[in-house]
Amino acid sequence: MIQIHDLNISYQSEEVGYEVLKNINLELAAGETCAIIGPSGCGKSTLLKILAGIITRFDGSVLIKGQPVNPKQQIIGFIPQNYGLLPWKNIAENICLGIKIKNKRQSCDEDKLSGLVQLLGLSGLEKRYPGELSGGQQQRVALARAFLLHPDLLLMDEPFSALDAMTREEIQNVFLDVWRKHSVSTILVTHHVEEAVYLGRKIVILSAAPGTVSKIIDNPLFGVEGIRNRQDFFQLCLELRKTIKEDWSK
Ligand SMILES: Nc1ncnc2c1ncn2[C@@H]1O[C@H](COP(=O)(O)OP(=O)(O)OP(=O)(O)O)[C@@H](O)[C@H]1O
Repeated sequence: MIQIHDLNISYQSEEVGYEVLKNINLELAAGETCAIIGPSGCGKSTLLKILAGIITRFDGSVLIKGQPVNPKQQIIGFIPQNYGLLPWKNIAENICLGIKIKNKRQSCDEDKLSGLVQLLGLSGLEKRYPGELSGGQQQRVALARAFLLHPDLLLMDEPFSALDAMTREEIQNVFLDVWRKHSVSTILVTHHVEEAVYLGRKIVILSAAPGTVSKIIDNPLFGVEGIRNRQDFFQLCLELRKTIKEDWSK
């Protein structure tokens, strides 16, 4: 369970302070997915960094499983926009990196590693380096690393934005397949309405800066088989687009 109550944060730049997130209240049940949509600069990445424990100075409370965010106590998987792979480590080493850091030099569970490699379609690529993979393959490696950790919370910052439309859909399906098996609480930031409707059990619309929660939608279409090609999917995307347009033009 993730609980965010009365979260406020300001940045200070050249002695001028400005609010970035204002009065954010949000709850996410264990194993739920939540998609966050908001205009550029409204504080989405800042929110993820707070949840990841990277930013620690803010007002309000942010709890993971009832405890304040603390990466030493909770397992938090964070996939940044550039996937965060180390170019000098091969794919198997990159996937195991998170678990090795977490468990302080313990080796990786080979069975779990090969299970995830297979599930994510990375078989045969283990010895290659990130620079030798396509964007979609690198994205899968980042997902494998995050899922191997069995995180209490998985955070993804515009995870599929660099992929072409077809690869994006394929990786979204791969994500859902792995998520179904591991049911990890996940928060993802996206600029794509379709992605939010496809991947978010909950959809949160943030206003322009300073970001406030404009709307939280309990997505009735999340997880429905073959939903991408159904009329009600297009309809919900259309409605969401209209809401966002009205909200962001305020
Ligand atoms: N370390 C920092 N110091 C000062 N200001 C910052 C810092 N990081 C981000 N900002 C500012 O805070 C605001 C929110 O940034 P953030 O990256 O969280 O937005 P975002 O919604 O993720 O944007 P985008 O969609 O463009 O990635 C922006 O105005 C940004 O310039």
